[in-house]
Amino acid sequence: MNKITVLGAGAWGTAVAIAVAARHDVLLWGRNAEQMAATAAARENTTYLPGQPLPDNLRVSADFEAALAHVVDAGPDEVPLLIAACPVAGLRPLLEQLKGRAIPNVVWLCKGFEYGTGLLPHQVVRDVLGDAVPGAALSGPSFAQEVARGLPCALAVASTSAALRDSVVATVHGGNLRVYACDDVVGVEVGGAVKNVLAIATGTADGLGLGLNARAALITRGLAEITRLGMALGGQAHTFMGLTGMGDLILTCTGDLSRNRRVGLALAQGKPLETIVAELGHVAEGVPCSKAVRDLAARLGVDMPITNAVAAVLFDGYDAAEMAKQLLARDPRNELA
Ligand SMILES: NC(=O)c1ccc[n+]([C@@H]2O[C@H](COP(=O)([O-])OP(=O)(O)OC[C@H]3O[C@@H](n4cnc5c(N)ncnc54)[C@H](O)[C@@H]3O)[C@@H](O)[C@H]2O)c1
Ligand SMILES: O=P(O)(O)OC[C@H](O)CO
Repeated sequence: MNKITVLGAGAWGTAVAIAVAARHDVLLWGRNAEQMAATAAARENTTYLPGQPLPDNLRVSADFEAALAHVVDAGPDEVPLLIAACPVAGLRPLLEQLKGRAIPNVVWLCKGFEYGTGLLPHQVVRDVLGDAVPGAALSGPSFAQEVARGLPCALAVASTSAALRDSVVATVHGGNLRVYACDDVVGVEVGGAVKNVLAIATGTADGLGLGLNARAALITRGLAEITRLGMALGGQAHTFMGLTGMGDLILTCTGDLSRNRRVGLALAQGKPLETIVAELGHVAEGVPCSKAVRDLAARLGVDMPITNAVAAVLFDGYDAAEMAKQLLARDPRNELA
């Protein structure tokens, strides 16, 4: 049994906390005291993960000091984990709160590029905490509702620290959760970030009734975009064929539990973005990420037509059906170029 603190009590932080509480001493921290009190009283996160009861041993708190003490005061034989479970936009502010503190490590679950800087999560971590704190990205095809229900799921943990990779596998792997280790942090993070943009594209195409052939084309050509950008940033080609690349892309583009896919389905109905985001009640990382990736790809000279089309619909007022026509009207090219 190890000590784990999960910082961030949205859908994913709550689901991960529920899953690992079956084998470990877990504290789930959320920044909203009222919501955390309600969660503790109901033994359920009715705001972000309704219908999933919390196990009796899972501690819930809005006290940041208590959340840190839970892992900082771990015994000598324990391998405590500090898990950051907020969206990309919240990562920097959350890490700022950890700066200068004696934390054992940090494992982040967010998927995206930081808007404004174009940084991947591991770069944000390095920016704020420096190199002294071992860090790891835990990613892969994983809907919170299914993980909370204990359904089977396979993830990958990426870190340049072999010791932290081993600790995350030793701690999180078990039951119906499989965790694979990987050292390609860039590849894992790029796959997790860009698949959200492609889920918006696929949801839009499905909502417009463009058919299953179009869906398969978007997923496959989307994987080509992920691979091109990922390799330009230093990722390894085979990572994009794994759980955090193709695996998560397939899940998010085809599964109706995906918030990003649901954004696309709503766009196809002509709903304004502000309404879609307000109705969702959760983060849809693909929305800000489409813009961040468009800017980054332009800077790097990487061709990402599907991503550009999503950003144009979301932010520049372009019509989704018209963008689909424009994608099809591009000059032919060699598939593997
Ligand atoms: N939901 C899933 O199935 C799932 C699965 C894998 C990965 N993820 C990724 O995990 C991240 C979080 O997703 P989610 O589903 O939990 O989102 P969510 O919208 O359900 O909840 C977001 C939570 O983050 C908290 N938060 C935001 N900024 C914060 C900050 N600065 N400090 C502390 N807490 C902060 C919010 O209060 C909220 O509780 C995203 O990057 C998402 O892509 C989600
Ligand atoms: O609901 P989404 O679209 O944020 O996707 C959730 C997870 O990232 C799927 O692996």
